[in-house]
Formats: sequence, structure tokens, C-alpha cells
Amino acid sequence: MIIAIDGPAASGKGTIARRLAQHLNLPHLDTGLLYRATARALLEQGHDLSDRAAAIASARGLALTDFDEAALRGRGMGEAASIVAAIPEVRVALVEMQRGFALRPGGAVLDGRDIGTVICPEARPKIFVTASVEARATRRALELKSRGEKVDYAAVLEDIRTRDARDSGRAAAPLKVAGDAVVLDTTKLDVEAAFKAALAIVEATLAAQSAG
Ligand SMILES: Nc1ncnc2c1ncn2[C@@H]1O[C@H](COP(=O)(O)OP(=O)(O)O)[C@@H](O)[C@H]1O
Ligand SMILES: Nc1ccn([C@@H]2O[C@H](COP(=O)(O)OP(=O)(O)O)[C@@H](O)[C@H]2O)c(=O)n1
Repeated sequence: MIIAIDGPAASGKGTIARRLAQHLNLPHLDTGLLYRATARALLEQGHDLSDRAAAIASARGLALTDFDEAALRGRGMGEAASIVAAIPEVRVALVEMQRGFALRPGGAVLDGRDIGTVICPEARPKIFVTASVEARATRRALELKSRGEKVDYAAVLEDIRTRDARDSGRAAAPLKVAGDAVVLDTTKLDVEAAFKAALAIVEATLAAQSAG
């Protein structure tokens, strides 16, 4: 089974994807890390984020490895990732890697922005995880603080608004709800309740598949 989890920044999609993968014993790919790693490689080589050719080369050179998550999950890298992710050729360079992961025998769980719409349109179920922008900013601010970053809520809220607009407004694989996705709003759910709600969606899909 391929499970596609999409949604905006800090909606809780990664947490849900990880928990589902663990529970179902499936491999999990956080596809946001691919865009974050592309941006980081670009910056480390001294290029500017607006250097399209260098961004494309960086995406083409990326390998699925154990990413240095501590370096990638910082506030600046989320913003940088969303800038390079708007370049169509960067996205194309990362498609095969993601599809290869999704098509592993036994299935996989992938989370991102375009898993259900572009990478794995055949995935079942597709879950679109969302939450109010204020809840997402609160969660991200807490997360960044726990990672040792000095952050202020207002700045994180502004970051998230900017990123939502860029990710939804771009021409290439914009963030949007797939027609056949189930929307899961986690604004009022804690981590455990959000996981249980997602698991119920997966179980309903499995039941429908075995019935039909
Ligand atoms: N339902 C929830 N309630 C409160 N905090 C949550 C919830 N889901 C996730 N979090 C926390 O919010 C932060 C962002 O979650 P994450 O799963 O990384 O989001 P995303 O992958 O959508 O960016 C993490 O610190 C995570 O522990
Ligand atoms: N499948 C994906 C995953 C991430 N991205 C981009 O990468 C950025 C960082 O993604 P992420 O999932 O790590 O970010 P968070 O949702 O964790 O904040 C997003 O803002 C998107 O612009 C994408 O375009 N497509």
C-alpha cells in the first residue's frame, strides 16, 4: 500500500507519516528533506538561491542518504527549500527518486506537498493534513525552540504565511488537495488523536480494498 500524506508547513504531516509507517511497518520518506537538502547543498557551494542552474545541478546530484536533519530542519532552510522547490526542473530531478521509493515492494508512506497529486496519483489513501495557520505557527515555534533556535512567534507566523502562499501559488506541482484525498484538520487534535484519525482513514481504505 502506498500512503500519500500532503499538507502545509507544520500541519503535523511528518509526525503522522512517521507514526503510520512505524505502526504498519512500512518505510517512510519525508520528501521535504529532499528540497531542504537541495537548498543546503546550493548554499554550501556558495551559490545564491536565485541561481536556477546551480539549483537544478544540486537537485540532480542529490542522493537518498541519511540526511543531516539537525542542519536541514532549521527555520531558514524551510524557506530556502520552498524557493528552490518552485523551479520545475528541480522537481523533475527529484521525481524518480521519490517514485522509486514509493514503488518498493510492500509499499511506503511518503509525505510532502504533491505526493497525491503528482508523485503517486495512484496512492490509496491520500490524506491532506491541515491546521489553522496560528496552530501551525505555535507548533513550529515550539519545535524550533526545542532545537535551540531563538525564534519569535510573530516571525514564524509570517514565515509560514509566506511559504503557504509560495507553495500554493507556484505553477509547478502546487500545494493543493487531491480530488480523492481525505482532509484531516488537526487544529484541535493532539499528536495521539491526529495519529488515530489518520489510522482510521488507512483502515477504512484497507477494508474497502478487501471488500471490493
Ligand atoms: N497534532 C499536533 N498537536 C500538537 N503538536 C503537533 C501535532 N502534530 C505535530 N505536532 C508538532 O508540531 C511540529 C511540526 O510537526 P511536523 O509533523 O514536523 O509537521 P510537518 O511535517 O507538517 O511540517 C513538531 O514539533 C510536532 O511534534
Ligand atoms: N513534496 C514536496 C515537499 C516539500 N516541498 C517544498 O519544500 C519545502 C519544505 O518542505 P517540508 O515538508 O520540509 O516543510 P515543513 O512542512 O516541514 O515546514 C516546502 O515549503 C515546499 O516548498 C515541495 O515542494 N514538495
